[in-house]
Amino acid sequence: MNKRFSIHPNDFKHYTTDKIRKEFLIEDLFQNDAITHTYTHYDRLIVGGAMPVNKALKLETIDVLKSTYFLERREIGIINVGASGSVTVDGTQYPLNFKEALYIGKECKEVVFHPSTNGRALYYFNSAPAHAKYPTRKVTFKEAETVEMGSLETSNSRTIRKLIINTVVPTCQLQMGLTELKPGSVWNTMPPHTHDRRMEAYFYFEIPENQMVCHFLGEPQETRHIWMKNNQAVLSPPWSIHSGAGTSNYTFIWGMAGENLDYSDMDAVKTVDLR
Ligand SMILES: O=C(O)C(=O)C[C@H](O)C(=O)CO
Ligand SMILES: [Zn+2]
Repeated sequence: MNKRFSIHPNDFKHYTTDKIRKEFLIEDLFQNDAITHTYTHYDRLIVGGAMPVNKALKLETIDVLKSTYFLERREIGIINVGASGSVTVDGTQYPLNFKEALYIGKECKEVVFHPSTNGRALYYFNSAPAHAKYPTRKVTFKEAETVEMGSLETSNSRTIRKLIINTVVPTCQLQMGLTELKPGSVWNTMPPHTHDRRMEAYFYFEIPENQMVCHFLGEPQETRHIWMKNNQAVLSPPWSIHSGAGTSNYTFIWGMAGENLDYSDMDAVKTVDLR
């Protein structure tokens, strides 16, 4: 379990490359037969990965939660970014194909990640504190709220699939979805935005071998960057933009927690105002 603390934007201005990476980048999410957790003080979101290879993995509570089981006071959203697998929730099995999502509500006692029978299942998850119990539900692409954004002319043509969002599935504060860039498009979330009411985590995948994504963060007039590899995540404080440009097209999962559930509640930044 890793822990990440909240940072004042004025302090962030003085960070070196190493320190920016140490505080915001999550590198080794997937480890053989293990579940990894990064507990952040930004809205207490947990960013994690489960990679069952030879055995099923039970989601155990972690010391920092001081709870008897993981979801005692939390909700979780899981998206499979690997081969077809399944997750069992209190004895009910939910098959999860590539890019399918599962929302699990507060007070579900036993969550088990199962290995795939035809490859390697990789379960990426975000978990946030919850104060009400909502039903567990699988969400497929068909059920997602889908929006086309950007254009090829501005190299940002992409499909946003809102999977775990309140118009699709009721949640306490978690929102998660997946954005796919079209071939030839490399920019995500450009023009960028901030949302002081929510933090966000981005998980980049489907980055082809030998390609990278340059993720931009910081206040709009004081930006920095992190070079990211496939299957890595990055934290975005509420005061920060979160945008990226790849050396090819790619896909990413966004996940948010905080004050409200209004996806569109963004403070837009004009591209020409960035520094
Ligand atoms: O491509 C995009 O633009 C996004 O996917 C934006 C994220 O959904 C986001 O940052 C939501 O706040
Ligand atoms: Zn955002």
